Amino acid sequence: MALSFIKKVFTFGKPAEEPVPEAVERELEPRSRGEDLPIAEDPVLAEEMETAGGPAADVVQDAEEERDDAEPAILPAPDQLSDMGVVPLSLLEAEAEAEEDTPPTLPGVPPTGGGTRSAETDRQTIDGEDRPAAALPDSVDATQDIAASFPPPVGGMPGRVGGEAADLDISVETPLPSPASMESAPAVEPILPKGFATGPKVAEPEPIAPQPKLSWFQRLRNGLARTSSQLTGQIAALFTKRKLDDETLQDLEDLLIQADLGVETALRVTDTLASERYGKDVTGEDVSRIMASEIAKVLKPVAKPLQLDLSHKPHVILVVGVNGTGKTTTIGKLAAKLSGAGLKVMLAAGDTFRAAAIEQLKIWAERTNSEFIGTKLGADAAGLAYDAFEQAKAKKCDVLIVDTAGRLQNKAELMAELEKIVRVLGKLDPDAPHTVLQTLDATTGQNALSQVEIFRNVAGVNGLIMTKLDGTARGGILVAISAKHKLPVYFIGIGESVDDLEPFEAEDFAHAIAGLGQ
Ligand SMILES: Nc1nc2c(ncn2[C@@H]2O[C@H](COP(=O)(O)OP(=O)(O)OP(=O)(O)O)[C@@H](O)[C@H]2O)c(=O)[nH]1
Repeated sequence: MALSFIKKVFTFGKPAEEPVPEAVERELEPRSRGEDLPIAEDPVLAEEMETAGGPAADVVQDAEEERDDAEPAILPAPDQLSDMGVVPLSLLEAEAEAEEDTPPTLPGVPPTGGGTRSAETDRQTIDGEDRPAAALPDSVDATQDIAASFPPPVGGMPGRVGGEAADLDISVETPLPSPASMESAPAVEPILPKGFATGPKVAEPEPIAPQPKLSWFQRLRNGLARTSSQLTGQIAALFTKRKLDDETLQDLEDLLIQADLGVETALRVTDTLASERYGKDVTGEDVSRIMASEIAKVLKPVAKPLQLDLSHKPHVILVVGVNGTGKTTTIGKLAAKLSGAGLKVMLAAGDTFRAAAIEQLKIWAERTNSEFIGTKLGADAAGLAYDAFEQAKAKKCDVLIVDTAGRLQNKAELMAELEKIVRVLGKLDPDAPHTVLQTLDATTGQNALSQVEIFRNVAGVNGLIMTKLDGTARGGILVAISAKHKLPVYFIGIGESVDDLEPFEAEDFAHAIAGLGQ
């Protein structure tokens, strides 16, 4: 590197006018920036450089001109040169050649080719921390020996460097790690610049231990826990250290009616209790057992299986009810049971009023491997029901389940639309729809009684499914509805998932609502 400068100071008989080779000029540039010159053997020059941090370009030029004008120097013998602290040119040339052969060493980058990389040369110190050096670039262009004198960008990102060489593009192609090596490489914590800190580590969640599978009765009891605890809590409070008399019987009757069980069932319980225990001490548990027994008697006649007449091909089930009572969800759960049993099911999105309902039913159809038929939002629901029936016949489906838009029982226009759907289905088969199911939301309490009344008259409801018995304190309404309407209750729902619908069992329900075991 220093050779050209020395050549000019010690001309060694070469003509002073000889043009400076381009490479030599480029090598001179760092000096003009005041960088250390690697020669300081000439005491005069060394002093100049020491005081000025290296000669300025003009000083160098002046020195050159002075020497050009001067007589050729009488050179000392080579051995004398070394005595004077001057290295002979032959030796310098040899050194320079060796230097040219040696590839430039980038800060933080081990030398390329030829040399052997050692663990030591592959390391660099950043912020006092010893770290592996940046990855060795495969291709480095001619600008690199200059650019490389600047520290590599943090993180080893290829790109432009800052400082004086900011206008130099470094085409360093850092090879990307292969996906396989990324997978196998252990996660490396990023090293943040000073003044930054990583946030507190989020603790890994404890693995959730698998829950033991509950029986349907346990789940029913859990679902009805609010209803039963409210009921039994009030009964226990009523019968604490009290004999059974007219007053306690009246209080019990009021309590049972308030719990939505209905007047009829409340009277059954108080009559039975009076006949068995009048004038005696009675505990809350005594009352609960009698209550469970009387409720079961009311429910047994309505707890029936949904009968499918598969000679119809398809057996048509129309599902009706007030908005949000769980029609679409219940259809999905029923479809899962039927198709799981090997029946061919078609679901018809007759709720043309709510876009989400159409999509919801379609998803249920996909999940349950059922056929699906839908139409656009706002289309005639009766027309869709007719098309669905025809298609289900053509496809030899066992069961066709038709969803309908939710409607309040007091909206005459919407109830008339429902009548039309029933009429249209009857054109293809006078017995269709073969089952008209009404979904009832247990949380609505007493209002469910009038819902059944009106839907029964308009759409010929001939079976019920009560949903949302989970988490409500009003589960007693099912008893009141059963006592009043005596319509079959086929299934009950205690949750939103596919497994949360089960056939209605009178004894189980009666025990669960009374807070007793099975
Ligand atoms: N907790 C609980 N939620 C239920 C049950 N059945 C249905 N749901 C939820 O009740 C909400 C309404 O259910 P849908 O099936 O959309 O009711 P829908 O009668 O079709 O509603 P509309 O189309 O508006 O008339 C949904 O969030 C269901 O997940 C159940 O048994 N328990």
